[in-house]
Amino acid sequence: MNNKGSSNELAIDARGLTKHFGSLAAVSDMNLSVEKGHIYGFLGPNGCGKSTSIRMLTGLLTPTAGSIEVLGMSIPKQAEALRLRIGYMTQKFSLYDDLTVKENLEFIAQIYCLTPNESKRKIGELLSTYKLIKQAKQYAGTLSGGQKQRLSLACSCLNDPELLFLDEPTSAVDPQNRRDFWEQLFDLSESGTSILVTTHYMDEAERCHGLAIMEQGYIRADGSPNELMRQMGAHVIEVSHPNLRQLKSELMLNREIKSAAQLGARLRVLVDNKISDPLGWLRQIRPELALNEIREVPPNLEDVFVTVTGQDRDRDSTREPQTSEAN
Ligand SMILES: Nc1ncnc2c1ncn2[C@@H]1O[C@H](COP(=O)(O)OP(=O)(O)OP(=O)(O)O)[C@@H](O)[C@H]1O
Repeated sequence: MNNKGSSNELAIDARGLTKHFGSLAAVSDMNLSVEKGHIYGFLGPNGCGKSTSIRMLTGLLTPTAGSIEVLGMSIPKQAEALRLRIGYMTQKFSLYDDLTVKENLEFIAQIYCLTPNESKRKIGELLSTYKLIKQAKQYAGTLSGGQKQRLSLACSCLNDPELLFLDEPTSAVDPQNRRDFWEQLFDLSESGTSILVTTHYMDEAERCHGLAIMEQGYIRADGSPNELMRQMGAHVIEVSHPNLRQLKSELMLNREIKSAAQLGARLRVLVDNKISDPLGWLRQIRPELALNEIREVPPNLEDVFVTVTGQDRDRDSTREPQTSEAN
């Protein structure tokens, strides 16, 4: 067991973090505080700046502006020392296809200068934890997606990292492997490892202790999933109706409606919090809706995402131009 903190100290503290690539602002003025021992998620679409942020936080990329402290070290100045204390699982898993599972682990163990005994013990432990004993002699290039993911996580854990950076670790695996992977993350977190993980998946984001919702290089909202849902600024109403497609496009003409998404036989409608009685208001604008066709339900993280990012692409196509300004 390594010396992992359990107090409320910060594993990551970044202020005003900014990265420009030419005229493109990939990350803008990011403030980030990740508590030690927490699983912190970056949730956002492709290209919103998640990987760029991780690369700055690990010292691989120099910020255009801002300050970074990771595990109490100033980055990028102390990046070399930091590398011994963190693990980084990249999107591509970074495995050597023509080495076996065991050889991949042995190679990384050499990079971390583990003694032969330490290396043997640690590799045995990781092969067992990540269910790779049977594949130990198999070439990494021939592993399934889930096995590659587990090997990649095992490689990231060889140095007993205090902090793990995981860049979209589950995008290439099936739902069962995703669930198992998250169980492994919770085990790591329980043993004191801090984790920063990027994801596109709402259900994964919901499992994090803390979360930043990113869009176009900005953090649009952050907090625990529950905090974010409490502070969402919209009521969620589920509507059942025979003609949901038409109802949806008509509802979207109202400014008070932030989004309407069809979920099977229901429409999930986000009504601005400024409306104090959303059910009454909805029946006022759509008197044909019967009371048993509408009900208020608790928000989920996807509702938060839509609200804070203004990602209501449907509105643009259904709304009159004069009322289509972004929120
Ligand atoms: N080295 C680079 N040179 C120029 N532009 C870059 C570079 N690295 C990233 N970008 C751009 O910065 C933006 C953010 O990219 P980034 O990889 O951080 O996004 P992401 O949120 O991780 O996306 P994804 O989920 O697809 O991995 C993108 O527009 C990308 O093209």
